[in-house]
Amino acid sequence: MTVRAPAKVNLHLAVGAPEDDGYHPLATVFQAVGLFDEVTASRAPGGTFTVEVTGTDASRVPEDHSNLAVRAARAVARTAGPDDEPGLGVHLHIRKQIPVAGGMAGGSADAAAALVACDALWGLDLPRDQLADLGAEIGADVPFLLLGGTAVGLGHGDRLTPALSRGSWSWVLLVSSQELSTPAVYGELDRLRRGRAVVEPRVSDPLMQALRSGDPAALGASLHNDLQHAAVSLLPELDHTLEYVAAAAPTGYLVSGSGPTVAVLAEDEQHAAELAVALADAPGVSRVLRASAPVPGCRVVETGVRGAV
Ligand SMILES: C[C@](O)(CO)[C@H](O)COP(=O)(O)OP(=O)(O)OC[C@H]1O[C@@H](n2ccc(N)nc2=O)[C@H](O)[C@@H]1O
Ligand SMILES: Nc1ncnc2c1ncn2[C@@H]1O[C@H](COP(=O)(O)OP(=O)(O)OP(=O)(O)O)[C@@H](O)[C@H]1O
Repeated sequence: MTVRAPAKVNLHLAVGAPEDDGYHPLATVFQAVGLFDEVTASRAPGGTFTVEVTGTDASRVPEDHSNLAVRAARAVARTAGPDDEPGLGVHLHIRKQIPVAGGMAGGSADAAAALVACDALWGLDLPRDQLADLGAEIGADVPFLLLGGTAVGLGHGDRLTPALSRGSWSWVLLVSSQELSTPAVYGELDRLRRGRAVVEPRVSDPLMQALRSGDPAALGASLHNDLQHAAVSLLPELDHTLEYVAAAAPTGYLVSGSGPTVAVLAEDEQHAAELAVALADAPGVSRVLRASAPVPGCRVVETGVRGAV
């Protein structure tokens, strides 16, 4: 059972003051982009949960029970009920393309894919809402990777409403040679804001209008990320990357989520190809990728039964 899961970019990310549990209230607009991890789930003896990771930067992903995909598989098994659970086991094979610790929710994508793959492998047919609830326990981004498309995320980013978006957007993604820890970036934002009033996070009306209009210039002008400043503060080289990007006059750009991947918006596919060449030597960048968006959330792409995809 093979499931494909997309990466995400936050087109808008407004972050409020931390709550008692340390989490921050968000008003964000997610977009699923055409850059994918694949997770294949195969039957294993009851109680066995194993994972192997291949592909880009695979060595940076744990192959033990801390892997978010394994945590997702175990959560599905627990949900199956006391009668079924002891008999359920799985071997997961993750083929990674999404940058690791890059702010594009790679680990959450694998968790979301594992939820869908295990549900299908074990014939449980759990409702998507129930999979999303299980996913939210593993990571705030997981429910969006199940849904895909373009969506507003409130609460911890897990209360989702699909958003209207016209046409297809062309992105160039600058993968950093460094990584950033998501909790560290949120912590740095709190440190930078100390002593200042923090406004309630709100979704941006101009951004929602731009999405509906399909106009890349309007979308480019309304991209915003409250975490960008904190990401640059922790990784000052990121500022050099951003200056280099600005000089190439793209349609818009921002740090993706907690960074350090930089998402660059192009006018169209031709412009994206030109920008990808122009930005190939950007400082601090290890890989330049192109992706169209929005794309659907996690989908089964192969059932393992010949002809039954
Ligand atoms: C930066 C984003 O990617 C934007 O979509 C997400 O907010 C992070 O999503 P994620 O990595 O799936 O988040 P989780 O695995 O649930 O949390 C990782 C850490 O991020 C911080 N966190 C996350 C979400 C949120 N609303 N407030 C937070 O403060 C917390 O320190 C938490 O310990
Ligand atoms: N399946 C997985 N894929 C990637 N990382 C994983 C996975 N499982 C656990 N991890 C751990 O989680 C950490 C964060 O990885 P991830 O790629 O999800 O970061 P991220 O894309 O910045 O996250 P987000 O955008 O959701 O904040 C990694 O350093 C890695 O050790």
